[in-house]
Amino acid sequence: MTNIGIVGGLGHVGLIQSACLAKLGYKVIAYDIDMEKVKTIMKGEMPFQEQGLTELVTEGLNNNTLSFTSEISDLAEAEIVFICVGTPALPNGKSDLSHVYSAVDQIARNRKKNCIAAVKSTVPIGTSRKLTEYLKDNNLSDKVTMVSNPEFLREGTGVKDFWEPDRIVIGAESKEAANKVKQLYSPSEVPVINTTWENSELIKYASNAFLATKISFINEISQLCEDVGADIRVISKGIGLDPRINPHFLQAGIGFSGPCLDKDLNSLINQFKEKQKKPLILESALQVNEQQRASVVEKLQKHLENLRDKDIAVFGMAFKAETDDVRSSHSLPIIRKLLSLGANITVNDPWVKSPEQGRISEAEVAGVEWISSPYRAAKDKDAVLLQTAWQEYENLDYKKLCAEMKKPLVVDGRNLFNREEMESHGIVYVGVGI
Ligand SMILES: NC(=O)c1ccc[n+]([C@@H]2O[C@H](COP(=O)([O-])OP(=O)(O)OC[C@H]3O[C@@H](n4cnc5c(N)ncnc54)[C@H](O)[C@@H]3O)[C@@H](O)[C@H]2O)c1
Ligand SMILES: O=c1ccn([C@@H]2O[C@H](COP(=O)(O)OP(=O)(O)O[C@H]3O[C@H](CO)[C@@H](O)[C@H](O)[C@H]3O)[C@@H](O)[C@H]2O)c(=O)[nH]1
Repeated sequence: MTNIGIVGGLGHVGLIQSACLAKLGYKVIAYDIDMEKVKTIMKGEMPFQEQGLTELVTEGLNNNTLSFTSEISDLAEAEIVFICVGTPALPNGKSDLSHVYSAVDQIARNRKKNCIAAVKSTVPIGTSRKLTEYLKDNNLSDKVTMVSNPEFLREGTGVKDFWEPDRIVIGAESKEAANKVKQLYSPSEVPVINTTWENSELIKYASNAFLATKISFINEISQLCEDVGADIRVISKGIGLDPRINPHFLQAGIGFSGPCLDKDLNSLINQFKEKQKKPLILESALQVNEQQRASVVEKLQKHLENLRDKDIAVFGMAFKAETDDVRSSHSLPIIRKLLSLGANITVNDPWVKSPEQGRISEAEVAGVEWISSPYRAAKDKDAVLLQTAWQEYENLDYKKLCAEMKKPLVVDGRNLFNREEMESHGIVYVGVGI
């Protein structure tokens, strides 16, 4: 069985990749630069929550197919090394590739024999080629062969997405290296796109940009719905039944957030501009998204007139349900805006119960109260603003919720609640495009 190394092995992509490949029987060594995360997992605690992952990690550790390390040299025997490090946005919107370069450099310098470095991190088009040149310039090209193998998992369903991917994309110059990566995933019967580095890298950006644009499209239509008495949920259903459109990613709301769509859209926009091209659709998708986020605060202002000294409960810190990931969630900018307008903020989230759990600095949420029951969070509030579509919120007892509130106003940023039922309990319900 092939020995596999994972760099960034304790991140969202890296840990899922590590645990699932270990389940397939490979010997996987997951390396991460963050010693605290390595210590955490060795104590049996997970660095983040993801459905089905704890069981897989435990199984891998018990079967000795999975191990963790903070020493890159432990990857010296791995035949394929997956690079899963972060590629965060720099202040100018470009991708910070320092972790990727450092990973490739460290892999190469800690090896005697050649290995394949398969990049799962989302990297700008041309990165695999530039990394190959970098290896050549540093006399390391005999140590590492670059392959692009982008990741398409969604947080919350990451493990399921590993077992049931829509496609596997492999970009390579070496056919042999591409085949080795492909064989790893067999007996998966999903379509495999064997292609160039550049195509592979652009497929990832184009996928995320398309998804983001689809969300912004439906959100733009939702804005008109509010003025003409139409219901965006019915419009989504009506257009989504056309297989050319399909029903996915047509949920209107306060827009896309999280660590990927916004970052990758910004990076792609920058890549267009570097080539003196105008990314008109992409820029519009971003603008609509910002407008959607601002619109929930405007709705609160419209109904409460002035937000100074108003008490508002924000339901949901995570960027979406079934994750404790708060990175680039809309919750933080919305809370900051509400605080700047003089409101008092209480937050509730089923999984993120404190700034520490959300890995948010205390300073960022200074003055915000964290309450672990949604009913208690709503107590004596002028409004509830729903940011994350957690099922726990959908299942709330609306009568009880209404009884707790000072003013029964609910701004539903995800169209999650049942409007008719809420209104039957006397709640003033404000959705998005309904
Ligand atoms: N999160 C997702 O759902 C998702 C899905 C598809 C693609 N991606 C892409 O995958 C990449 C990783 O995303 P993520 O969400 O897993 O990030 P993450 O921040 O959760 O994980 C990255 C990990 O890499 C580690 N790391 C950083 N530099 C390192 C180095 N030099 N050596 C070893 N470890 C190092 C960090 O400590 C961290 O644990 C990004 O490019 C992202 O755009 C993410
Ligand atoms: O109809 C929809 C669908 C999603 N969202 C929002 O869009 C954001 C992103 O959601 P989703 O795409 O499900 O989550 P991610 O885990 O960010 O996954 C995206 O980003 C990953 C990282 O690149 C890719 O691998 C995935 O394929 C891509 O879906 C969240 O705020 C959702 O609430 C909507 O507003 N309406």
